[in-house]
Formats: sequence, C-alpha cells, structure tokens
Amino acid sequence: MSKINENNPVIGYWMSERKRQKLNWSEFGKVCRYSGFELVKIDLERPLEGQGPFSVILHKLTEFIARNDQQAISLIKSVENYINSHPEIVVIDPIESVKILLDRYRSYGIIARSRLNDIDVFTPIYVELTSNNIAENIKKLQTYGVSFPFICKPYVAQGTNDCHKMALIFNEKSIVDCKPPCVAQSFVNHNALLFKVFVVGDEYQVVERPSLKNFYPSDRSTIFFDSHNVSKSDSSSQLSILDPEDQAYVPRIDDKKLKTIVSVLREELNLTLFGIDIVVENETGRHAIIDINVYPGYDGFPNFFNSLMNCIKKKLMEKHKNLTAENRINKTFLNCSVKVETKLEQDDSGFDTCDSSDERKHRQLISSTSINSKMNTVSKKIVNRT
Ligand SMILES: Nc1ncnc2c1ncn2[C@@H]1O[C@H](COP(=O)(O)OP(=O)(O)OP(=O)(O)O)[C@@H](O)[C@H]1O
Ligand SMILES: O=P(O)(O)O[C@H]1[C@H](O)[C@@H](O)[C@H](OP(=O)(O)O)[C@@H](OP(=O)(O)O)[C@H]1O
Repeated sequence: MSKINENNPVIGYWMSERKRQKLNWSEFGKVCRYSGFELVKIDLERPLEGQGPFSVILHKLTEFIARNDQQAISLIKSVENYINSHPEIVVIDPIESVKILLDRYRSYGIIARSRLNDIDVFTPIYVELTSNNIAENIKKLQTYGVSFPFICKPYVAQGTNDCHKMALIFNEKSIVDCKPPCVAQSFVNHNALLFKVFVVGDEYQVVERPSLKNFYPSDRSTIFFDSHNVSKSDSSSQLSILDPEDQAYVPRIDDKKLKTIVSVLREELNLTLFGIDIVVENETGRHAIIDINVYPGYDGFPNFFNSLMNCIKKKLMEKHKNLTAENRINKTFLNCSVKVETKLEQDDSGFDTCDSSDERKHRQLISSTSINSKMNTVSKKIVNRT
C-alpha cells in the first residue's frame, strides 16, 4: 500500500478537457493550494499505483463507464482495482453508484421505491422498452399506465453522444418513433420551468432553467429534440414558449420538500456530487423528479470550488474517523485473540501483534491534526444545508 503524504495531500482527478474548461478548473487548483492540497490530473493511460499516493480521487469517468468496448471496460476495471486496494482514499464518487445513475431505468426505480413517496414526491410513470415490436410496446405502455404524451429517453443517461436525444410521442401511431432500448415516461405539464438542484455533499443550490412547455395527447407527429438545447441556462428553444393561456401561472418549489429530497437521495445514491431535475406539476403542485445526474455542470452554483473544498475536507475527516474506529475495533479483537492464544498455548504462538496490517494502514492515514488544521483555512460559505 502506498503511503499518503501527510504534509501535502494530493487530490487526483480525472475529467474530460471539455468539462475542465467549462468549470474553469485551474481556479480549483488555486483553492487547493490555498488549503494545502496538491491537485494532480490522473493519467488514465498509466498504472495509477505509480501516480499516487492520493488522499482523494475526484472523477467524472461517465464517458468511459457508458462505453461498452473492451478498452473502456478494462480502464474502469483498473481504476476500480486501484480504489479497492486503497480503502484509505476518499473517492468522489464511488464508481458503483455512478454506474447506477447512468442507467435511467435503475435511477427512476430508486426514486420510486424511496420514502419520497410519503411526501408526495414522485417520478412520472415509466417503463423500459427493449424490443422493436410495436404491439408488445403498446401493451407494455398500457400495462404500466404510461400516458400520452410521453417522452422516450435513451437508456444511458450520461456520457454518450446520443444520450440526450429524446422523442416526445403524442399518440399510438407514433410509438414506432421509440428507439429501444429506452425508457418511456409520462409527460408532466409544468409550465416550462425546470428546477435544477446541484448537490455538493451537504450543501445544495437550486437554479431555475427553461423546460418544455405544456403538451397534451393529440394527432400531431413526434417531436424529436436534444435535451441540451432545451434546459441549459442559455437555451431559448421554441419548445419552451408557453401558450398565452398558460403564461400567468408560475410554479413554485417547496423548500421543505426540497430539503427532504436532497437528504433522501444522498442516502439512497451514496453520492457527493450530483444534480436533481425537478418539475412541479400544474394543478396538483406535486414535485416530480425527472432526472438525476452525476457530477453535473454546477452552472449557477455560487462559489462551487469553495463548497467542493469544504466537502473534501469533511470527507477526509470522516474517513479518518472511520478508519481510526475500525483500527480500534481490530486492535481490541487482536488483543482478545492474543489472550485466548496465550491461554491455550501458554507460550509464544508466533502471532505477530506489533505490526498488524491494520496498524500499518493506520500509520498511512493522514493525521487528524494535519487535516484539522487544514479545515480551518477555508472560509465557510454554506448555501443550504440538508
Ligand atoms: N417526465 C417529464 N415530464 C415533463 N417534461 C420532461 C419529463 N422528462 C423530461 N422532460 C423535459 O425534457 C428535458 C430533458 O429531459 P431529461 O432531463 O430527462 O434529459 P437529460 O438528457 O437527462 O438532461 P440533462 O441535460 O439534465 O442530463 C427536461 O429538461 C424537461 O424539459
Ligand atoms: O449541469 P446540467 O445542466 O445538469 O447538465 C449536465 C447534464 O445534466 C449531464 O448529462 C452532462 O453530462 P454528459 O455530458 O456526460 O452527458 C453534464 O455535462 P458536463 O460533464 O459537461 O458538465 C452537464 O451538461
């Protein structure tokens, strides 16, 4: 196991060049230096073992996880192996949790089965379509209660060129426009306003974005659209222009519900960096979660880098606390075993008590004093706390 540098802990990261530029990531390098951390880009083409030791690994590897070719699979496998053999590293976020969110069907299932039901927060009715057989699909849609219009969304939620290409389907004869494998989800009228919630650990921020206008079942032909042309901060799609009779009503998000949504999903998803897209249903005011994203853009999140830094520090503290506790438990267990062995054998059993692997692991941790002192260097800018 490689040794963590206590005095200059390293945050290893990987994200695409496009995302780096979008986030103006070099600014985060400055925040890291100011807090006593080094920020190093991980080279995915070289073994990770030689690049550490890392205290933290921060990544957006969705484009590899979403790809199904041998090269991407083995790349992700080697990152997973490295992470598994370094339990002392804080990983933002666990690859297993990311994999779940890349599958729309699975992430809707998590929302549907969560206790968000109790506060009347829902995911619109959905079903997965895996076959090109129209009759079979019609039957499935009816059985599950998906109503017209519905949106056909690619199965994979993030990280591919096609994952944001959607179809809004108004009638039975247009079901042929579904491109399986996909998820078909009932359309919820919400007056073209999307609430995007960006989560960074225990902080979150909600921003408003344009969204699709109200639609009703009809004979019209399918509307194909790319979600990135509809709901970005600078989008001005024709599809978002409300009909005159709808313009007076402005949906509102309920802050109390929002807080519960964030805390339930943090727990369910085991993620630190994620985004939740919510629409408020016209007439009922019910809150519908229509999408959850891994490590979103944080466009409109004030001082994202400070929040990210604070979050990293908290996670390091937690990790240290957990590993120390684990070490203490193991030590107690070892002591008991030693006593039992001594009793049984009454002589030197050869049991090595002075340098257990847990103790070695413990010595390799960042000292809590070192992290504690770093905790105090960043100004606390809490936006919203769950
Ligand atoms: N069930 C729904 N009811 C009403 N509108 C919806 C529904 N699902 C999606 N939309 C609309 O379609 C847009 C794109 O949907 P969605 O968020 O699922 O796509 P995405 O590609 O995952 O988006 P993102 O860019 O956030 O990853 C939303 O912003 C919203 O305007
Ligand atoms: O910050 P919001 O508006 O939520 O948008 C995000 C999308 O929701 C994600 O789907 C994008 O991820 P991919 O580009 O990997 O699909 C993600 O791409 P990014 O990694 O380039 O930030 C964002 O565009």
